[in-house]
Amino acid sequence: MLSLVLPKGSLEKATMQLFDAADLTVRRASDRDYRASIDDPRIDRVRVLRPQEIPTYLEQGLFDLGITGRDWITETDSDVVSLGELQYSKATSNPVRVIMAVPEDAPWQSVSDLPEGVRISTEFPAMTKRFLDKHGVKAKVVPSYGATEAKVPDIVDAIVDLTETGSSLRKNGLRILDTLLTSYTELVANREAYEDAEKRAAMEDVSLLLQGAIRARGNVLLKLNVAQADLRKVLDIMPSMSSPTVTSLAGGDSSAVESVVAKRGVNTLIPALKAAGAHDILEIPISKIVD
Ligand SMILES: Nc1ncnc2c1ncn2[C@@H]1O[C@H](COP(=O)(O)OP(=O)(O)OP(=O)(O)O)[C@@H](O)[C@H]1O
Ligand SMILES: O=P(O)(O)OC[C@H]1O[C@H](OP(=O)(O)OP(=O)(O)O)[C@H](O)[C@@H]1O
Ligand SMILES: [Mg+2]
Repeated sequence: MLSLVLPKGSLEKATMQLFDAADLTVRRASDRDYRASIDDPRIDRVRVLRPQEIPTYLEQGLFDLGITGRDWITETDSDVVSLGELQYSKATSNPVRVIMAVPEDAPWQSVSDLPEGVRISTEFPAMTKRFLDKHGVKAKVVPSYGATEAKVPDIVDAIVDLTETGSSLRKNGLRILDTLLTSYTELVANREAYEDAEKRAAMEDVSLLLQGAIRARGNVLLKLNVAQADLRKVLDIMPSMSSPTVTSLAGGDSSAVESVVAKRGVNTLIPALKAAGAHDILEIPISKIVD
C-alpha cells in the first residue's frame, strides 16, 4: 500500500537498525542493492536512495513516505508533510547542525565580519545564500560534493557544512562562526498520500513502531520481589516512567515490583535495590515503548 524511500549513506546503517528494532526489517540481497522489501502488509515498495533527493521525490509523489534530514528538506525547499522527528543521526541520538566555519586563526568573529567576495564552499548552496542575504554579506558560494572541511584555507575562506560530533571540524582546525540550522532525521510524507485516510493510518502505524523503538533505546525492565516490610524502602529508590507496578505474590507476605528504568544507572541501582531488601532481581531488555 505504501511506497517507502530510505536514505543511503550516513544514515543508512542507523536507519536499517531502527527498522529492525521496529519489527520492520528491511530485506535486501546486499548493501549495494537499492531495491528492498519489508515484510509488512502496509508497505509494498522500498527503495534506498540519496537523502538529498528524497524530499523532491516525496513532493513529486514518486514515494508516499520516506526518511531524510531536515537539512535536505530545507535546502530543496520541498513541500512535504512531516510525521515527526526521529531522534538519530549517523553516530548519536543527537541532531546534526549546519554550521558556518572558518579557520581557527581567521580574523572574523561573526558572519557580518566576512568581507565582500569571501569564498564559501558548501553542499547547501541555497541555504547558504539565504543566510548570507539575511546578513547582507556578498559572497562567492562554491558548490561542494564532499570533503568540504579540506578546502579551507587554500581553496575557500569559509565553509558551511554539517557537524555531529565535531570531530571533522577539530581535525581540520576549524572554528564555528554561526549555526544555520539544527537538523533531525525526519519521517516525511507526500502531501496527497497523507490526505488519503487509509494511507495516513498506515503511516501513523509505521511512525508509532519507529518512535516506540527509539523510546525503548537505553531503557530496560527491572523486576524484583520484596518482603512487605521492605517495600517502601525499595519503592523510594526505584525510578520509573510513571510509577512502578506492584503486585502481591500468591500465598505470602511479599510483593513483586516492576519498572522501566534507564540502562545508564542500573549498575548502581541493582546493588542499592538488593541492599534495600529486594531479591530475585531481573533485568530484561525491552524493544519498544509505546505511550
Ligand atoms: N554525522 C553525519 N554526517 C553527515 N550527515 C549526517 C550525519 N548524521 C546525520 N546525517 C544526515 O544524513 C544525511 C546525509 O546525507 P548526504 O546526502 O550528505 O549523504 P552522505 O551520507 O553524507 O553521503 P556521502 O558520504 O557520500 O557524503 C543528511 O540529512 C544529514 O543531516
Ligand atoms: O561532526 P562529525 O561527527 O565529524 O560529522 C560531520 C562530518 O560528517 C559528514 O561528512 P561525510 O561523512 O558525509 O563526508 P563528506 O564530507 O565527503 O560528505 C559531514 O559533511 C561532516 O564532514
Ligand atoms: Mg556527506
